[in-house]
Amino acid sequence: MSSNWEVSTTSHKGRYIRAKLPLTRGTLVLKSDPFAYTVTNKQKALRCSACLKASEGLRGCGRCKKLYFCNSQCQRRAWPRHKQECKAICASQKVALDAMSIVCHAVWRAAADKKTLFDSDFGVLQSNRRLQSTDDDVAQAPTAMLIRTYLESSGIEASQIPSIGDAMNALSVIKTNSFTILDDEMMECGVGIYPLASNFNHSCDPNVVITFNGFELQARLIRNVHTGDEMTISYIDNAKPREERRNQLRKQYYFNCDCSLCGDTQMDDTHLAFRCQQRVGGNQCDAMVPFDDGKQLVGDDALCSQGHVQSITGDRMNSTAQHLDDKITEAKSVSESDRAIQMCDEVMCTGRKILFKYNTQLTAISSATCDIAINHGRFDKAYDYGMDGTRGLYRILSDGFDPRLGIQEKGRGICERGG
Ligand SMILES: C[S@@+](CC[C@H](N)C(=O)[O-])C[C@H]1O[C@@H](n2cnc3c(N)ncnc32)[C@H](O)[C@@H]1O
Repeated sequence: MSSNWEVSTTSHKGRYIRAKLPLTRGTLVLKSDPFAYTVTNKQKALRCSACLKASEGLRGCGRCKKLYFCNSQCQRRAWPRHKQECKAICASQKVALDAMSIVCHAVWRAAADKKTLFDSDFGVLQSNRRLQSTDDDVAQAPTAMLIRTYLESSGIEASQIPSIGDAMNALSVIKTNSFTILDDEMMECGVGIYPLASNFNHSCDPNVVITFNGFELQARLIRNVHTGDEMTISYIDNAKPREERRNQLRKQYYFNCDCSLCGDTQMDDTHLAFRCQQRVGGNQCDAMVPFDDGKQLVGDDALCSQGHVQSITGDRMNSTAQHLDDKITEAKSVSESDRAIQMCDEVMCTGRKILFKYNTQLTAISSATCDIAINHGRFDKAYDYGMDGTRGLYRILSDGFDPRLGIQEKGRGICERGG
């Protein structure tokens, strides 16, 4: 697979991956097991710590009793990477939080290879610590100290335990390079370090997507590439509006994105646009009322892309749209099915009326109401709500080759079958 591509460097972006020959979309360009990985803290009681699969019949580790496994086979397979963790958990009676856990797993993995952390494959990964604010650096110090205590109680040699400074560097490496491991439904289940895949740079309009089979990372092309083309992935949710994406990239990865999507303000208009409020031939016009200069205000005389004058102000549209998120939060906590569905109906009715079909928020409320309806066993409603997601934004991102679209289509299939 790596004969298809090579790692190269530029002064602007550092290392990057480029195609050595023309490749077609769908090509699996990289398959990789993690250097280190961990189940997320939120999921640790629901999933096997070895294979990351969710299961109802999990068995707790007989010693630490805090992590779970599918069966004795998974437990045996996990033992080489769980044994030090098990000692540390027994000593502290706590499972480490995600960032700390992945650093510790990386140290144990390096130790198993008879190396220190920064002499191992982990050591080649980019750290952005020097770009971190002093506040961020100071905030990391207590975790770095806890990492040392945890590692000391895990029984590895003192020479393999990183200093406080190195533990802080390791936390910065994690911030820039860790991958969130997703299951088949794209639910977060783990965090992993995959040094080869860390050579992918970011684009909000990528040509590669990452998916997981258990903890194995798979990178596939979603567009054709020519010889020499850079292969990129999206580090963030690229369905978010431009400013939100760019802020997250600056905060977590310390760069200003100059990808084609960030340069395309028209696309951003569609992410944030409202729907025309005029009726044409008995139906509501489908055209977009564009995002206005970052203020999301459309005046009384703003026009839709078909030239219709708008009668509702942008302020009113905006406050109605904000109210939809509160309604969803409320609907999630309602246990009575008819009431929850009634609330979802109201949210979708208003959302469809005021939000343009490619608006990020319409995609989000469509997914959320679909999930709520599935939880209440109302597959007819879930199908109806989910339609807006599948017709919407994910269709135009990544030329329609977006894994989220696949998940939505699968959900629609399940709803059609009635569960
Ligand atoms: C996971 S690393 C990617 C590989 C990295 N270029 C290297 O040399 O190791 C993430 C870092 O790469 C750089 N990077 C990734 N995508 C970029 C982009 N589109 N523009 C500028 N820098 C980027 C940033 O410094 C970011 O923090």
